[in-house]
Amino acid sequence: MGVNAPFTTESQFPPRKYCLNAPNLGLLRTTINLLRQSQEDVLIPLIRSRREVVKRRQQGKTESDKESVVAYVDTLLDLELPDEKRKLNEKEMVSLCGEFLDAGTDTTSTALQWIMANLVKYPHVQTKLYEEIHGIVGPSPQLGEKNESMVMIKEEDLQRMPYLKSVVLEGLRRHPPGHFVLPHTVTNDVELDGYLVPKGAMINFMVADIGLDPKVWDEPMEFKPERFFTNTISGGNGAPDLFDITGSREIKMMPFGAGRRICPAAGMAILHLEFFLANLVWNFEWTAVEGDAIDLSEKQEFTIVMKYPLRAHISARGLSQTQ
Ligand code: HEM
Repeated sequence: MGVNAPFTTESQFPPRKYCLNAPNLGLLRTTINLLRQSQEDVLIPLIRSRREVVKRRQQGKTESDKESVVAYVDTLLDLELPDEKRKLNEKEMVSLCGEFLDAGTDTTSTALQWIMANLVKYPHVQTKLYEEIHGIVGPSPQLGEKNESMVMIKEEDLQRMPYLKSVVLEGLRRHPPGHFVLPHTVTNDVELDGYLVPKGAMINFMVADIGLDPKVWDEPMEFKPERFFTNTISGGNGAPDLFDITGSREIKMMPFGAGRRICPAAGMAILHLEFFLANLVWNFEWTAVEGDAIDLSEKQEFTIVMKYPLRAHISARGLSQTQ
């Protein structure tokens, strides 16, 4: 897809490409940045083309199966504000879509960078993860492998990789991309530990500190994915599926928030992290650049990013193996 072409028509950026997953959101946001166009310039044509799709769907005249898939924008087009009894205008829709672009890209890519940094810093974790992946899907693909389905780890395989899941959870505990959730407002007076939190007060939660509480986590500053294996049923496969990331049973960490306003994409974000991580480690060995220790200092941007972004040597594992 050429970046010089303005994506203003349906044919250049067909609505079916505008589905809600992190790679597509990332592509759209990168496009906006590259074209130095405002979100409004890029998003309004997309919203209008979706309006047409919704109309066709309502009339039972969808042009392809893909048009019957409901996109996020379609739900905004349908929405009526109950108090004001009106539909959203285009600017409001742009703002909501923009929120998705921001919320859905930096968060996942930041989390992935932190996790990769820890795998480079602690090679024994990377080795253990690679051994798990190798045990499930076999040797890394040879360089030049043409058949894409053979060189990508599939979603169903990820479900059989408990250590992978633990590495992702440990990454989100140790380095949550957001150190706070979005600000919330209290809807009624609440008494908490003898303190009154009055109706209308703005509150937030110290997400990062919750995940580092030494009363809850043993050696909280260490990167130890094994800690998530303790939450398993004996006789199980060690899968940390039972760890309650939504906080509906108990809250030990809350990288996605908790309750009614929890990140709506938490499940998808974890799946994406598992997918990228598994494929990056299966295909490549990641090692430190000589003389460049991995520094885990933080810097506040839209999310909390690495102050010194990860630099690593990557070597294709498929070069040194025989199938
Ligand atoms: C590792 C990845 C991610 C993390 C750690 C994360 C974390 C969060 C957090 C902490 C919140 C605020 C919850 C609250 O205020 O209580 C949030 C909200 C939100 N997230 Fe995520 N998120 C991630 C990925 C994504 C992705 C991939 C998308 C979209 C595709 C997304 C969309 C949203 C949206 C729309 C909200 C606002 C929800 C609302 O206002 O009720 N997030 N996320």
